[in-house]
Amino acid sequence: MGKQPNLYSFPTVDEVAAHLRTYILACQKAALLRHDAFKIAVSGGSLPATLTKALLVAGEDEDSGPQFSKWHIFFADERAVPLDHEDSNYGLLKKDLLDKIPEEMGKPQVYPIDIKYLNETQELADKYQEVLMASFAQKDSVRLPVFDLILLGCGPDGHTCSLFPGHELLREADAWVAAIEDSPKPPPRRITLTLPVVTHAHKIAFVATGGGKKEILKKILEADDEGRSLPCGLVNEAAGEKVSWFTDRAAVEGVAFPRRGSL
Ligand SMILES: O=C1O[C@H](COP(=O)(O)O)[C@@H](O)[C@H](O)[C@H]1O
Repeated sequence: MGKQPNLYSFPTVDEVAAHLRTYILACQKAALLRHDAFKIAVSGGSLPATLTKALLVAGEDEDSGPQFSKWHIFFADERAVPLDHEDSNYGLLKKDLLDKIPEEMGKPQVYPIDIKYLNETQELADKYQEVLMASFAQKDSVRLPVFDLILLGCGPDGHTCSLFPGHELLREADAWVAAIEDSPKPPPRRITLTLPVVTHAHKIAFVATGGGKKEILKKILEADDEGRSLPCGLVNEAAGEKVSWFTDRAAVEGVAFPRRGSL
């Protein structure tokens, strides 16, 4: 690995959210300068609630806030369920964030899965890959999409997106979006961005809070043999300093990590 990921940890989840806001707005600014759009992928789980705390508050005077009308929101992973199902990552983001965005803040363009293909997981993944291609691959020569920012969670087993420890999908080198039929965490059928797509993004942020994440974060951030081989560890190894971890203190209690930063 080249340079190490950054670790930003704060006493409370509210402070995590406030600093995550600063970071996301810096990513937005860079993206708007690059191509007048902000293309991101978001995860499910505990992330959408923290995102809402981060984005739907009044910022500092000099902070012009999220320009949602320029945002293109894709999903880092999705479960093969209807969009209004309680397991749907889209459904969760809609309930926690999208439905709460005041009209005057603008409307993001959101890219959910195509529910016509719910019963055929590979087809669902292929169709989602086509959605990414339409947005990212204006030229045939594009090998991988480059998201401006990918926002990730870290499961207590070290999984991220729907990439699980020891799973063969961790070796997927060609597809942008892959199907998984045997997720160890329910529901079993899902689609996920692949590791090369995640690590190719301009910036990658993990958000992990709560004492329940302490043991796994110790392995991942201290990068012992097991930690380096976990999906989150593989992202750290491949993407290095492009990666930032946002945690509360409870999640990193006792973790020895050399590169703690301040935003
Ligand atoms: O199943 C999933 O879990 C991960 C981690 O969730 P968390 O609640 O531990 O933050 C999540 O990032 C992923 O999108 C989701 O499908």
